Formats: sequence, structure tokens, C-alpha cells
Amino acid sequence: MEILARLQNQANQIKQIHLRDLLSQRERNQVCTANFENILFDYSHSKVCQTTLDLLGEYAISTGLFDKIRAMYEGQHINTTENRAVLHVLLRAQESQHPQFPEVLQIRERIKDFAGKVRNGEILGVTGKPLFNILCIGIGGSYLGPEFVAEALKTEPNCMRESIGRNLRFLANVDPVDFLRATHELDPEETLVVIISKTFTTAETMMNARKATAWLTSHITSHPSEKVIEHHVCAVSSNLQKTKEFGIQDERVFGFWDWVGGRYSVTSAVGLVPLYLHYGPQIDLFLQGANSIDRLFLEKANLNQWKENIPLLMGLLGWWNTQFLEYSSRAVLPYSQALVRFAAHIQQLDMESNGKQCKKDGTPVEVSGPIVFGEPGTNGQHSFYQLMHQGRIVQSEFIGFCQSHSSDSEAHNELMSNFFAQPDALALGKTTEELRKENCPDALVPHKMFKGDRPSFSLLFPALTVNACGQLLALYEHRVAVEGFLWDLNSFDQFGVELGKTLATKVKQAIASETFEGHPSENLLLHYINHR
Ligand SMILES: O=P(O)(O)OC[C@H]1O[C@](O)(CO)[C@@H](O)[C@@H]1O
Repeated sequence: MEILARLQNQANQIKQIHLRDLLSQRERNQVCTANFENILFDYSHSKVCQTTLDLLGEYAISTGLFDKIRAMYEGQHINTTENRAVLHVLLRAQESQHPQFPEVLQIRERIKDFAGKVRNGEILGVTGKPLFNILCIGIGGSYLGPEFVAEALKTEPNCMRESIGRNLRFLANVDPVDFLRATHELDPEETLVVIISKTFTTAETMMNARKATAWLTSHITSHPSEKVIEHHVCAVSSNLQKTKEFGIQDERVFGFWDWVGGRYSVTSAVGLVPLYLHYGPQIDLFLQGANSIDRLFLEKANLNQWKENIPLLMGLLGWWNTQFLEYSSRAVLPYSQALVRFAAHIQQLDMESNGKQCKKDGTPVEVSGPIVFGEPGTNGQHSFYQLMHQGRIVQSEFIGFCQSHSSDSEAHNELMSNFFAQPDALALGKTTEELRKENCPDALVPHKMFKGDRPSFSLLFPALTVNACGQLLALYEHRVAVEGFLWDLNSFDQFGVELGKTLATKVKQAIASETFEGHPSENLLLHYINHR
């Protein structure tokens, strides 16, 4: 029988086995783990058994998954619709034969040198004040990843020390309120604006960039505006022509390449410029962490070792859950307030990559990437976990840390008790018999019972160090790629974002001329015009 049919059979069978029963098999549970540098990946709470794993491995081989991974690292143009390589792994490589690696190192050194000089006061604002504030302007992939990392490291003890007296702000939304919030109480004389845009044409970013330069030049009137821009604005982009037109000198532009996709660009200048400026050389460890996972992912992409390859396992399980067990949503649940923006980054990474309607060859797909959402625990527990326990089945991904950034071990234990309890509650549930033993009134039994059998996996790290933050980033980048490879999608283009942008341009013209007759949103537009 064909492998896909056998997987389907296996799914039908395992759907009938409650996770309570699977979890009662201690030997099975012990097999369902992988460990790398003391990161424990435990997928015993997923709906898999030894046969499932064997079949998934067989499918991975038959579909050429390992070759696809190698092709990515070799720089083959796997982004076929845009005819581009996908080489974000090169950005954190320690060494490489790739012809563009010297350029990668050169940009990295330029960033570190620039950031070091800003931090030690060699580079000052035009009025001679130190540049303590970094205002990053960018959106989507030029914003979400850097913000997640900046937040994750805010309370990491070394980073906390390195960033005393400094401000790192992000401005993404074209909503003027975001501008107000991002610039609130910032002294323009002490502010360095970093405009981050791969294309340097993104409407929101360019509007905010123009507003930010106007904000700088209208406050700093002692010097000509070109001088103010020269001292207070830098850019991250792969479009040098546009940055020049904007008035930014080339030595203040940090480039990257078309083989770095927006949502995969955290370890390019997109993330490195803000992060080195704010946290200094600590960020070397972030790159090392990402690189350690890159090596794991590549080195163990083979027949004998794939069960030790955590990102590959994450991808296989995610694909299994979505394609065969038909769970259409996924919750990313870090038990760490420092990861407050992690789910937002993963939403883009996952959904912009794998939310697709056709395969690489253009044939339609019925199922592709799931809906992704999340929130740090325990906050999420008081929000959407109700649905996860008694409503729809959501594939849940728990991320925890043995040690906290804080020395309050009592509160950390409290947090982690929830991290351990939730996957059990989802998987085991609570039976009517158990409720009756507790003398639950009959009328309440249907409300208080939990069916359980809800799958999850857990990633348990020693601590949210700078290195671990890089590891976490790379784990998710590669798991998304694996799922895309299994579905045979192009996970590296995003044509789905274009139509809305085009229509917005047309609406803008309609608003300017106040002509909406026959417009599909005529009702709303008229209401807007009348009440703005
Ligand atoms: O870096 P840019 O070119 O401003 O693009 C920003 C973002 O816009 C998108 O193209 C679409 O939202 C993302 O993929 C990208 O990260």
C-alpha cells in the first residue's frame, strides 16, 4: 500500500486510542523524547506511537525531505516562484565555503563596530548628545522577529546590565497612534532612527520613516536637516538605491541579500542592528545559539539520526497533526513572560510561509499550514484555554525554562507547575466516573467533564539565555520549513499579502476624491467620511 494510504490508516487507528492509554505506556513515553544541549523535547503527549514514527520517517525519506533540507543549505533556488536561494542559515554560520560568506562576516563586523561606537559615545547625535534611544521602524518580517528577541532578552541578567539607561522602541503600524506611542518622551537629540525595510518601498514603513525624519528635524533646529538625518538616521535594507534617495549615506546602511526572506531575517542586519545597539556583544551568543540548531538540523537529517533532530521532529509532528489528525489550529504557549512577543513572530513565520493554496508545481492543496496563535502562560490559561480544554482541539506547544531570569524560585515553581499540568490536563481529561466519585451533581457532570485526548508537545530549556533565544528562533524557523517541504509548498514567497495592499492604494485615492459610488465598501467609506 502506498505510504500516504498507510499513514491515513495509522491516523484512523490512532484516533481511536485515547492519549490516556498511550501515556500509560511508560516505554513509549520514554521513546518520545529528544535531547540537544539540555533542551528536552517531549512529544509523549502527541498522538503517535512507534508505528506512527516509523511511517513518518518512511514518508520523510520517500518524499526526499532530507535532500530538500540539504538543498536549502547548498543555496539551491528552492524559492522557485522568485528564483531565489533560501540561506538564512548562512547568516549565523561560523564558517562556510559559500562565496557570499565573507560579505556576511563583513556586514556583521560593520554592525558590531557601529553599535560599539554608538554605545561607547564615539558616535554622537548632531548636538553632541549620546544616542541612548533606538527607534526601529519596520513592519512584518522587518519588525516582529527583532521585537520578540528584544523582549526576550530584556530581563536576561547580562543583557539587562548592558542596556541600562538605553531605550529600544519599535514603530510598525501606520496608525499615527503607534507613532505617538513609539516617540513618547523620547528626546530626539538622543535618538537614532533605524529604518528597516528589505525593499525600502513598504508603504507603512516609508510613511513612518518620513514622519520620523520630520520629527527629528523639527525638534533639532540648530543644524541643517541633512546634517540631522546624517547623524540620527541609519537603515537596514537590500535596496541601496532607495536608501540613497532617502538621504542616508551608504556607510550608515547595513545590507542584506535577496536570499534572506523577511520573516527569516532576524539574524541578518534586520535583527542585528537593533540588538547589537541595545545589548552589545551579548548578541554573539544569540547567533551561536541559532547556529547550533542549524547544525543539528542539517547533520541529523538522515535515515539513522532523524529522531534526534528536534526541529525535524517538530515539523513532522505538526504536519501529522494538521494533515492527518485534522487539527486546524496551533497554540504556541511559552511559559515565560519574556517571550511575550514570541507568538506574534511565529504567527508570521508560520502562516506567511505555509498558509498557501497550491504546491510548488501549482497544483492546489486541500490542507496547508494551520492557524497559529498564542500567549504566554499562565495568562493564556485565563483567556483561551477554556476552548482548548472543552471546545475545539488545538495542537498545543508548550515552551518552558528550568531557570528563571528572576531569583524568585517560589513564583517560578508556581509558573512551571502550570507548564507541567496543562499538557496532562489536555491529554488525560477528567471522566464522568471521576466526577461522580467526587460527588459532582449529575446536572453538572456534562459541564465539568473533560474528554481529554488533546495533543501537545513540550520544549523544556535549561534557561532563557541569549544562546537559548537563538536556538528557539532556529527551531521554529526549521520546523516551518520542514512542514512546507512535506506539503511541497514554497514556504518562502508571500503573494497572498499583495491584493489587500493594491486595494488600499485605490481606496486611498477614493477617499481623497470622496468618490465611492458603487464601491463594494461604499457604506463604510461614507460613514468614515462623515464621522472622521
Ligand atoms: O522589509 P520590507 O520590504 O519593508 O517588507 C516588510 C514585510 O512585508 C511583507 O512583504 C508582507 O507583509 C513581509 O513578508 C515583509 O517581511
